[in-house]
Amino acid sequence: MRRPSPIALATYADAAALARALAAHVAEALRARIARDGTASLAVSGGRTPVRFLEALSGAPIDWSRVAVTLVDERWVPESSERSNAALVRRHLLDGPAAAARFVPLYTGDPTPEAGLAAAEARITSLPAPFSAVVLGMGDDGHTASFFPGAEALADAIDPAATAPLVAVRAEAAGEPRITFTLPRLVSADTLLLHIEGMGKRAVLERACAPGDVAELPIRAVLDNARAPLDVLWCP
Ligand SMILES: O=C(O)[C@H](O)[C@@H](O)[C@H](O)[C@H](O)COP(=O)(O)O
Repeated sequence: MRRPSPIALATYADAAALARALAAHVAEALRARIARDGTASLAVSGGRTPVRFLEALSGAPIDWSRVAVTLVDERWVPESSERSNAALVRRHLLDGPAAAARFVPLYTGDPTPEAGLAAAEARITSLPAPFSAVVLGMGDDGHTASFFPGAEALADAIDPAATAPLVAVRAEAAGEPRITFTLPRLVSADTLLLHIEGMGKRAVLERACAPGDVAELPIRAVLDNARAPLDVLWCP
């Protein structure tokens, strides 16, 4: 059953203000978890939108040596590729104070994500679970993480009962093959946030908030399975 509104939307004047607010939310979640458990974990998205946020977060006063950072999903390319989400994180987050964090990349160097899956799964067992904070993005086609409409493995990736932490994904819209955390690993985070910018994505999210086929707009899987209305940070 859908909640009356599956989102809680916070609107910011511009991308810079949004990035600062998002960084503050995430920093708070990491500090709270460190205070409780001594360690914390963060999964961030790739793509173009997160750059300002990652840079704002990189200077946050946190004991970064206690934080493990990974990606919500990764394109199956080496870090030398412009398409690498790991390269994005190294460049924009793991710089300054945040360089003390332990980064756990998902790309293993194997020829395909299917071949690298077991090694990637072995790596991520070292991450404090559940994630302290997960920051999702969303594409204009309603995908989030690598939950692409039409992806071969979409049903496995968005299965609320999935026990596998990671799935290899192939979809036409994805470009290269990818690897993604499965839905339960993402929605179980202490703090779950969606970062979107622009009128186009806002309109897609509004469509997704109306009931409909999850496979058409896979962000619906998150809206339907988040423990509380999904916190969305948006600017025009
Ligand atoms: O690797 C990726 O592409 C992502 O993790 C993906 O899910 C992303 O968040 C959206 O595609 C939005 O991407 P943009 O910010 O580039 O629009």
